[in-house]
Amino acid sequence: MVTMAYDAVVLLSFGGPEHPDDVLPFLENVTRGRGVPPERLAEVAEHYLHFGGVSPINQQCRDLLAAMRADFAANGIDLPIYWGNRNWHPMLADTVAQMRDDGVTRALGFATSAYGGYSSCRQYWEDIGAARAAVGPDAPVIDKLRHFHDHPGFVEPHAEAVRAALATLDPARRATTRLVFTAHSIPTSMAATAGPEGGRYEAQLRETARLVAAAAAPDLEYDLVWQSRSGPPQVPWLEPDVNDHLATLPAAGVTGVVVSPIGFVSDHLEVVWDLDTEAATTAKQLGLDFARAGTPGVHPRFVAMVRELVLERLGGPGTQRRERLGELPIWDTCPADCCTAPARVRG
Ligand SMILES: CC1=C(CCC(=O)O)c2cc3nc(cc4[nH]c(cc5[nH]c(cc1n2)c(C)c5CCC(=O)O)c(CCC(=O)O)c4C)C(CCC(=O)O)=C3C
Ligand SMILES: [Fe+2]
Repeated sequence: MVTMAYDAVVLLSFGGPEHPDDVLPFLENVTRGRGVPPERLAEVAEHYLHFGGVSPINQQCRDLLAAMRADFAANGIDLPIYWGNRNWHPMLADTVAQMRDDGVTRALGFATSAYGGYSSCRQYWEDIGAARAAVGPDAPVIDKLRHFHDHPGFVEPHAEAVRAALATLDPARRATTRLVFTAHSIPTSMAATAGPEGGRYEAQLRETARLVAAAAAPDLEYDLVWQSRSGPPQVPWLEPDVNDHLATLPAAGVTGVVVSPIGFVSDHLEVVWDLDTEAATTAKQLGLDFARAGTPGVHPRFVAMVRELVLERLGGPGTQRRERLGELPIWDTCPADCCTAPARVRG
């Protein structure tokens, strides 16, 4: 039995509306002070209302929680697992209050984002700080688990999904099929401050794209492009957008695409709307075959990864090996000045 330096685990996520009346207050929480224009907000509200005002993300978190509890129990890890969100109920501050009431003193946080950067990493540290401050001096300490962009438990489920998506396309046209990896676009100023030397969000995504492509279809060419751009039009964000990129492919002799959202861990609204609806329509108009690869979700290898990340931090013999496939530097605790929000994005 390992010595438990921690007495709980907490799943940290983005949160999403679960009723039409939740949509506007949720969007206000996401965009407060961030200068997102009202036209963009109205457009995104429409995407949510198209799905009855219910984002899939909260149910995906509940499914992941259930899978984590089963996996931890099956592997003899006796830690309670909590869940708290940044932007919608269950809000992290309420969860941290519950943890305090239950006597938790020191927890490990697993965020549903693999990468560095302000939205993906630093903002989760800020969420923890704000929730603890709201609860008061007896709030439990929460240490966030490391980035996992190159963990085999993240790379392998993505690669398996790319293989499955490819298998739905005409094998006679495989040689002219392109793998198109996507991640959430961010302002270029935010990309510049990601990680200790900057540029880490993009660098990690390039590493993940390389690892997934090599594992899934080393014979095919691949690209990394961006989706779900927000913000005012005059602020530069990472480009090209996936739709603009698809438009360049027919002239390059490409007949079909497998679109793989390696920027995400589940098929939440930005995947089902921006890819399955918008990018799929773009591909159809261009005459490109289209298949969207799935995300890890509750894939057993992904769930096992969460356990392995926890074990890395529990201490004791054989628990400290970092499973990983890439070469970029990895650390447990982010330096305080890493991934800070650029002033213009903070608003
Ligand atoms: C890097 C990144 C991730 C991946 C990392 C992670 O997962 O944490 C991510 C995930 C997500 N983003 C999501 C939803 C939204 N993101 C928005 C706005 C923004 N995202 C940004 C970045 C990211 N976002 C940024 C820089 C903004 C501009 C405002 C700001 O500076 O913060 C807006 C506002 C409206 C709009 O889109 O303009 C919404 C509604 C959902 C939930 C989907 C669902 O409900 O199923 C998820 C998982
Ligand atoms: Fe977002």
